[in-house]
This record gives sequence, structure tokens and C-alpha cells, in this order.
Amino acid sequence: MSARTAQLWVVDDDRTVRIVLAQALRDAGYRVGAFEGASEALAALADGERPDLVFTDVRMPGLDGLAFLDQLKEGHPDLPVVVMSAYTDVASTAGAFRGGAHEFLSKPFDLDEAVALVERALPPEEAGEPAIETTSGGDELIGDTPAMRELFRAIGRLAQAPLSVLVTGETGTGKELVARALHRESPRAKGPFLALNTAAIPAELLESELFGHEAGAFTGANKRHVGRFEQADGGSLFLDEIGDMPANLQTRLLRVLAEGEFFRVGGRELIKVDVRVIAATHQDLEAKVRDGGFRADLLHRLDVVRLRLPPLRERKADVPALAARFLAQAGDELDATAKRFDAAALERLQKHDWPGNVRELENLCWRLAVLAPGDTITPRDLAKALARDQSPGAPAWQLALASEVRARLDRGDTGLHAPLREAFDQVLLETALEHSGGHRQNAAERLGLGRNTITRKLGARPRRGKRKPAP
Ligand SMILES: Nc1ncnc2c1ncn2[C@@H]1O[C@H](COP(=O)(O)OP(=O)(O)OP(=O)(O)O)[C@@H](O)[C@H]1O
Repeated sequence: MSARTAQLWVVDDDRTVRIVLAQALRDAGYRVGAFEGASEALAALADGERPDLVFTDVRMPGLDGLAFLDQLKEGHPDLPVVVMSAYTDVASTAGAFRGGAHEFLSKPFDLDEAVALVERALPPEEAGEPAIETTSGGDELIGDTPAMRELFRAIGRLAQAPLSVLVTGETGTGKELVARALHRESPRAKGPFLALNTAAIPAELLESELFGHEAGAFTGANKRHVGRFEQADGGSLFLDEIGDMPANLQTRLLRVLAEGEFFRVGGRELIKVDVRVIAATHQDLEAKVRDGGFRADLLHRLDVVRLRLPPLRERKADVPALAARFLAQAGDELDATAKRFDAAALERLQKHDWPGNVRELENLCWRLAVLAPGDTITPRDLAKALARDQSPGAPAWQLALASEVRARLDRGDTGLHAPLREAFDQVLLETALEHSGGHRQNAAERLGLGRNTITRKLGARPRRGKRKPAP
């Protein structure tokens, strides 16, 4: 199965979440079904529909998400289920993982993270099977700029050596792809490749995710769980967002890396594994070490060799080849003629700064493959798609706003618009003023407001945005 043609289900009684999440997944090229309750989803299952992955909320009227998870797992034990909840208490997260959830997403979440999670969940190697090289070339790293050629050479050299590698780079620069390439080119290629995003798993559960636990290790641990270290035996383990690992686990990881053996949580049997760890981060780990947030000795152990992935804006010459590849893949998987950018659109692409790096370009290409009316993508099509990308629709804040509105409506509040709008304006103004060091003209320009408007709005309340007191 191609991950991109996979069918995903979103089950949530909250309409906003259904719409926003389903749209983000569709934008990433997946087929999506949305259900407002567990029973609707179970009815579709009974009708013979088969999702490849399910997102479900926990608290829903009728059957709740954890009971739904149980029913799903009974009939479809291998179906990955992502449990989402605004309640990140240990009980619900632990309940979710105990029930066999693949991942837990705490609301509000980053939509990119949700999409990345699907990408990680669907490849076959995630199920602990040996990594299989795909013939579609989906894992192939594209790049012909000096920085990328240097990177390819480094991957070739490093793949052979059993050294730990630290991959650094902004989000979406291809760190996971590089880790996969290191694995694929290594003598461990026939072994498994496992990936774990340290930041995506609640701290309380991370230890058991990494090292496994024995039945009875803690309340509710009724079955033995084999951790990712054990699953990756003979292969490679990719630890993403390593900078977010809690201190106690940093200590434990350091010991495991040094000794190559560990106990499962609550276990007495010493487990020996042969795993190559490839860690990744977008953070400045040296700075974290200086602040006391990361162990210096762990950094040294992980950072035997460092591969730095340049942001896409530093290698814009790679944009056309990447775009062509993504459009070709989209065409292939949508069973349609591959679209192409006309010269003016390509030129426009090169001017963009790509804060979301290759992932942003990939999402844009998929969106255009679906939405652009003709086979040739023009600057006009592009402008529309880019405008959507850059709109301040940072979904996390919209979801947060939606839940605030819901809470107020639930409380029976009326006249919501004026106070919320005031709060919105206040955040906007104060942030812009802080950013401009208290310079009103500059803040007004950046916001696209008149200076008088800013003064008027600020006049209504204490000028907290101003840094220096007036002389
Ligand atoms: N050089 C490249 N050639 C082809 N595809 C790429 C390249 N770099 C990244 N991609 C694609 O861009 C997307 C993002 O890449 P990846 O997940 O590896 O980034 P990342 O740096 O691990 O991101 P994050 O830090 O957010 O987890 C993936 O779909 C990947 O296939």
C-alpha cells in the first residue's frame, strides 16, 4: 500500500477538530473519512469499510474513545489508532497506550505533527518488520547543490561505520529521511528501522516505550510490552527531537548506549541489544547543555558524528527538482497525469523562503496536484495555494480559540464577540510592540494598521507593550 493512498478516519464530536484535522490530512494527500461518534465509525466498519489508521477523541457522547479503542483492537489488532485528548492526565494517556494506542496526541496539537505521525505510522517497518526498500523511490533524497552532495558523501561514509550520528536541522529538512538512508546503506539494512519521536510521547510513558515493561510493572500493565530498543535489535533506532528527552531518561539512555544492555521497566532479565542509534534535533543542544537541560555526556555519546541539514532557503537551486519529484509522486498515486510548474511559477517558488522547508514544498505540491485546474501550474494557482499556507491559520491557536469559545458557550456566556475580539487585538498589539521594542509606528506598519488606530486601541488600557517609561 502506498501511504499516500491510505484511508484515514477522524472520529471526534468536535466539528472544528474534524474539519481542521481532516483538511490537513487531505492536504497531505490522504483520503479521509470523518465521524462524529464512535458508533458511526463502528457502523462503517461493520459495512466493510477499512481504514488504515484512526484518530479518535477520548471524551465523546456515547461510546468514549478508550472503549472505542478496545473494540477496534479486538477486531483489528494491527490497526494503528491515535488517541487525541485535551486531558493529558496520566490516566487517560496511560489508558490509551495500555489499550494499544499507537500514539497519543494532546490537544491542541500541531497539525504538521499529526500528519508526520501518520507518515511514521504507516510504513511497514514501523510495525517492526524488516525495512523494505520501496521501488517508488519515495525515500530517495533529492539534491544537487554542494551542501547536499557533501551530505550524500557523508551518508555513504558513515553508513558503514557503526557510529552514533546526530542529525541536526530545522523542521522538515529531511532528518528522518537521512536517518533512513543511513540505515538503508548500512550493513544493518536487513534489520529493522524504528523511529520514535521523543517529544510526541508523554514523559511518563516514554521509558516504557523505549525499554518496554513487564506485566505488572505498574498499575494497568497487564501485558509485557517490548520497547523500541528491543524491536530495533540488529537494526537502527531513530530518536527524533532528542532535545526534549526528560532528564531521568537521558541518564538511562546514556547507560544503555554505554553498556548495550538494560532491564525492561519492572523486569529482572538483562536484555542485550545491538542497535545503532541515530538521533535528531532542531534545537541547539550545546545551548541546552549550558542551561542544564541536556546532559553533556549524552550529547558526546550521540554526537560522535554530526550531520547538519541545510534549510531549503540555503539551497533553493534544489527546489525545481524536489517540486518535480513531488508532483510526479502525486500524479502517480492519484492516478493522474503529473502536473508541472510553468517557468514563471518556478521562478516564484525560488523566491519563497520555505520556513517549513522540504515538507512545506511537498505539501504545497500535493495540494496543487489536487487543486490546480490545469496540467500546468501557473503563478496564479501558486499564489492561491501559498496564501493559504501563509495565512495566520496556525491551526493550534485556532483550535485553542475554538475551545475557549466552546467553554464560554457551555458556561452560558453571551456577547462573546466583543471581549474576545478585544483580547485578540491586545495580543496582536502587545506582541508587535514588544517585537518593535516599543516603536508604535513600526508596530503599526507591521500589523497593517494606522498609527492612530494603535494609539486609540492602546489608549483604552495601560500601555503594557511599552518598554521604557516616558522621560
Ligand atoms: N532531500 C529530500 N528529498 C526528497 N524528499 C525530502 C527531502 N528532504 C525532505 N524530504 C521530504 O520532506 C518531508 C519531511 O522530511 P522529514 O520528515 O525527514 O523531516 P524532519 O527534518 O525529520 O522533520 P521534523 O524535524 O519536523 O521531524 C518528508 O516527506 C520527506 O520525504
